[in-house]
Amino acid sequence: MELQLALDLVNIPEAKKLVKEVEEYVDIVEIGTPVIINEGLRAVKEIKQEFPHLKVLADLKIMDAAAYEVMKASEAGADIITILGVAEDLSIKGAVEEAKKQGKKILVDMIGVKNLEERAKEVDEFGVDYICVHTGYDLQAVGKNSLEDLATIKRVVKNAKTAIAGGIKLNTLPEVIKAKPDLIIVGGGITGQEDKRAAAAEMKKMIQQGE
Ligand SMILES: O=C([C@H](O)CO)[C@H](O)[C@H](O)COP(=O)(O)O
Repeated sequence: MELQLALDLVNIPEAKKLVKEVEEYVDIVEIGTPVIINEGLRAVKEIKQEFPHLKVLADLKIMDAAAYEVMKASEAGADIITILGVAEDLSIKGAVEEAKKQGKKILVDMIGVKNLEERAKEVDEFGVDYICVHTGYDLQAVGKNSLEDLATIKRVVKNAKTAIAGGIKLNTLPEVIKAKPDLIIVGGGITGQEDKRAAAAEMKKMIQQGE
């Protein structure tokens, strides 16, 4: 199980400072959608340049023009790029093809997918690298989480790795670990803590113990 740090509500200098604090404990650094909206792919480029030993995920949540956007994120240094599960089949296939050309990986974010089981089976057959269940901020606010959705995709996904994101905190991490996703994505559960390094260290320890 890998741990991904999601950076959403920071600018580039703040992102660098945060990664420095926790770099020993995370496997992947996500440059979140809000950061890319504010700072552009420059944020991906600068983080990859400063932390070349870490994998960097560009959370573009691609919906269209997939091959082009995967190419641009790859050029900026992203190792993993996200596309939405609700995107057209052709877009997801295009993203996979371009990522393969560039030696990169594709994570499909299933946020907002209604026919989760059926769609997870389909995107798994397109050759994507990760399939991620995700409770976005707006549903977190009404008390939702993605544990049931994780169980659903774990039943049907045969090739891709599984991932989970959305509101995971230290107190909810044990049940997430028990469900055994390949990748656990944590934003506010680390970035919102007073001692971010301690939170990341504790999470990494719990994940290693759960393996
Ligand atoms: O993808 C995310 C969200 O849509 C904003 O871009 C977050 O990175 C993801 O939800 C993880 O963050 P937390 O929910 O704060 O753990």
